[in-house]
Amino acid sequence: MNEPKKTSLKLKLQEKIEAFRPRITKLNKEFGNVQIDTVNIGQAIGGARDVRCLVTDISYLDPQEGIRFRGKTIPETFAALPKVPGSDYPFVEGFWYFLLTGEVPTLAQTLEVVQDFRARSQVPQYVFDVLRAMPRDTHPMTMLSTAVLAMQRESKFAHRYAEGMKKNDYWDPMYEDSTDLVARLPVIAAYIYRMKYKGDIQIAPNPELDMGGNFAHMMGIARPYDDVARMYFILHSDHESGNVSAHTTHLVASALSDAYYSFSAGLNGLAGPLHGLANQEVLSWVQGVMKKMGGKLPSDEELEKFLWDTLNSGQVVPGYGHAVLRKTDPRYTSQMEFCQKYLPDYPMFKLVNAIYRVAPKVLTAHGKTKNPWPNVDAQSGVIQYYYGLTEYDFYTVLFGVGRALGVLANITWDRGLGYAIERPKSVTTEMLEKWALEGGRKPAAG
Ligand SMILES: CC(=O)SCCNC(=O)CCNC(=O)[C@H](O)C(C)(C)COP(=O)(O)OP(=O)(O)OC[C@H]1O[C@@H](n2cnc3c(N)ncnc32)[C@H](O)[C@@H]1OP(=O)(O)O
Ligand SMILES: O=C([O-])CC(=O)C(=O)O
Repeated sequence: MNEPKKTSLKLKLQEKIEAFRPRITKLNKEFGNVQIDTVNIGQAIGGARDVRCLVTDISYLDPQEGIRFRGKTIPETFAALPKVPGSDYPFVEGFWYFLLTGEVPTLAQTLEVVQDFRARSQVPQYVFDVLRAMPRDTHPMTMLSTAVLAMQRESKFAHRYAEGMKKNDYWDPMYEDSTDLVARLPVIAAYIYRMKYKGDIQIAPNPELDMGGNFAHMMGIARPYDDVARMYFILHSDHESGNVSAHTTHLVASALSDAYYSFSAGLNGLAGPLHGLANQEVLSWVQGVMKKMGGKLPSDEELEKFLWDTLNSGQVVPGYGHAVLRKTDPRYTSQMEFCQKYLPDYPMFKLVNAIYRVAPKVLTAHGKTKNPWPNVDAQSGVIQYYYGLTEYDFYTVLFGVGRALGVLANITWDRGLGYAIERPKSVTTEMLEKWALEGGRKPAAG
């Protein structure tokens, strides 16, 4: 296998990883016994909610404020990164540099990543053949995950591991695989889209364009969809480490499975309706309301009734609630601002705004959810629909392309810092019942 070129991003990443390693070694060796959390029965049964037992420096989610990427809020991130000429949004490639290194790249460093992605973006023909062999009505997330898994034979990490690589070198081929994947995912996603929904008429990539611009081009959607793609991929990239897609990717990679195995698994988690698939569910819900109203916008009272009908039939209101957030998701706000600028009078946007007025009150009165406010998924589909991407079962694929940036940056760092195989301890229900009666687990009790 050819030795890959050392870009300034890769050199910077190497420098950062090497400088960071002693911090992890010191924490582990000298302070490994310092307690940072406790676990109760509710958390063991309830999805480990709020248990602080994962580490990542790529992003952090504050329940009130929302996400920060490498310490920057969403508006700060958009403002700091080099913008694509003639566009309101930054290069996704610069954002990849930023997530990996924690440093805002210069335009020259960004353009080097743009070149690097182009050089890596060739998808092997057998991946398309695999996709073509699947029934056309297969869910596009199944197709995306399958395509990623099929490509595993390309893994440089697996190849180097089989040759007998040293632990300190693991990050290097993990970075290579991750970058290959990020560069190829837009091509695969657009291929799936056009194969499934656009009569299988494919649009060849344009090597002159950046990742967002090229994605819009391959999808066959005119400007400003290129900016929508840039915004969407950046906003959906990362949400610290505990969400299902990030955690799954991290968990699988902790067995030293390569980026293809790990990310394919992460995508399967993203495809669940309580996680990434909620954006598809939101659109389906909104469309259902519009259909029942015969295309007319509902009054707030009518909307309130629709919401109660959903809750009373035992379903969740998609796009609302969150496992960590306790306020409106800033990713929702960011997309709302985009809509206010580009599609203020679009009826579906007005309906989504009306839901924002009514749903928090209804969910609060319903009294179950800890967070009655909207998450990212409540707003994202409207923008896609407006620009002609009406096939909403495809929306989670877009989420997946964006999510790759965060989770693959994470597993590259996981290998750089030598994180261990993840293996929490499980207990039996009988043990929980015994400890419940005893008022807690006695340390010697197993
Ligand atoms: C990108 C993302 O993944 S963002 C999330 C996307 N998912 C959705 O939008 C789906 C709708 N929302 C939900 O189902 C939830 O809010 C989740 C899955 C996001 C978070 O789940 P949790 O952390 O368990 O939420 P929480 O602690 O508030 O749940 C308590 C109760 O409120 C219910 N609840 C939470 N959100 C909602 C909602 N939007 N509509 C109705 N009920 C809800 C839960 O189902 C749970 O009910 P239960 O006690 O009968 O099991
Ligand atoms: O943080 C979570 O659990 C879910 C979420 O919003 C994401 O992964 O983007």
